[in-house]
Amino acid sequence: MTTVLAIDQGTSGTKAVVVGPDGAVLALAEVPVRPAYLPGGRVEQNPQELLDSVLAAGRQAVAQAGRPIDAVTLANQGETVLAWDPLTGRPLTTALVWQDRRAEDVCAELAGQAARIAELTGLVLDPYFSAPKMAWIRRNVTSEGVVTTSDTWLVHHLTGEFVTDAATASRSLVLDLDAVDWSPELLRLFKLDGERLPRIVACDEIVGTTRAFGGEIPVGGLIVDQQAALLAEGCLRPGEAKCTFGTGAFLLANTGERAVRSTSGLTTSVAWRARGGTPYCVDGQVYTAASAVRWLGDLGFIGGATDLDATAAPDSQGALFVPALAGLAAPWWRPDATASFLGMTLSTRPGHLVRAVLEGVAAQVADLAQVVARDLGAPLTRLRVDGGLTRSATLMQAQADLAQMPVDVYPSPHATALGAAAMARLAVDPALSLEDAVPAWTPSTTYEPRWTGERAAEFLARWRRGVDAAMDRADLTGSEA
Ligand SMILES: O=P(O)(O)OC[C@H](O)CO
Repeated sequence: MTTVLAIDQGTSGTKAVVVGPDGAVLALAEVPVRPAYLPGGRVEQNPQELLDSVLAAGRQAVAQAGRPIDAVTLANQGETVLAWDPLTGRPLTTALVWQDRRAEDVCAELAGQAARIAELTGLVLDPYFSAPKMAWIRRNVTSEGVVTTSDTWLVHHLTGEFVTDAATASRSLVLDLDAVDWSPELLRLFKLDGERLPRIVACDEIVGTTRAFGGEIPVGGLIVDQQAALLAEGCLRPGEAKCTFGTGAFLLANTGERAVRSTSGLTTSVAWRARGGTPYCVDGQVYTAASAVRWLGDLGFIGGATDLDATAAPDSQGALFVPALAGLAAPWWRPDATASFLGMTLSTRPGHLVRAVLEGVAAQVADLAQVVARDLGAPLTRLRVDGGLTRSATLMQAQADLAQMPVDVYPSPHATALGAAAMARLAVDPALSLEDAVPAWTPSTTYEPRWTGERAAEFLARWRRGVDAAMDRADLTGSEA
């Protein structure tokens, strides 16, 4: 009977949830963090702010719960990196967020090795992943200390250990995906071969203890955030898929125990390493979902995410949006692409543009669902969804319409934390099976497609032409630069 403090350290905030033995949420605390969006596609966070938010949210949630905590777990952003001093724990750089594009040059230099890198890692050579950003820090900022993903730094502060979990390590571009171990060949390619690297632990492992939240509490169940949501949503069998609508939107499908390489431009990662098994998943990414909504707010088009449904016009009146505000990921992999609105006239109003942004995000997810189906060799029949933006009925209906499948909304806004809590229960209780650790759920809402297949296909064809135009424009800008 395990009560878990599950901390979801995300891009836009840290959420701490105390989860009871049956998966019920007993307490919740949230501390927002705001990345700095800088020119040149740079996206940074203050590491100290991340750590402070973990401690503050965790302590608030524990105080609220008012009961003993048996385990602490952390879900992390995945590909956000920093350099730090392993003796003092002091950060030596800002944190380069996964959305940061500055390591494009590192990737461009390795372009000749892209196929070999993809074969070994299951990933695509892109600045999104952690190793290019680690290499960028080494070349441009400091050769001191260690350079790791943010989870390793946070867990070090909590426990004194130097670890990362297998799922997070698989987002790096320096992990041999089949061996689930650091690859000397890849480390050499990125010139990271002299680095001290964290020990790779299983997700269902206790890695140490912490006194940060009162008493001495075991820490374990470490997992990257998207995979934690995959687990929470019960995607335990090959072919089961979910999409989390957070800062970005991330579509993941379980592919079972074989690390099948995508033939369609998706990426393959470790879903989790637990109970002696290592299932894998394919994933596709929309880099800006809630980020695009926040951007709409910054521009004054909406007051905030809760205004979306009231502000979005019933249709976009022909306006179309390509949400490449931080480049394009799978299956295009164009970090240099930029976002665009198309199809505007003098009668276009903010409400049309808000609708276009929501449809643009939904179109990209629908496109990814088709690509995932190609890789799996079978169409997805339903899509499980979670994350803050699932509160927008407009977005969810557009998702069902464009993907042409029912969309099942996860009933809790805390899927990532609940997935990490399930992993922590496995870490604490060796007798528990994966199936028993994940509570069953029924959707809070199911959105059925209202558009005809023909209308959805026409929309997606027009939207893909918008994507092609965005890439052509990036080619043009690149050659002029
Ligand atoms: O911070 P989130 O929830 O948008 O998730 C970040 C992603 O996992 C980055 O790969």
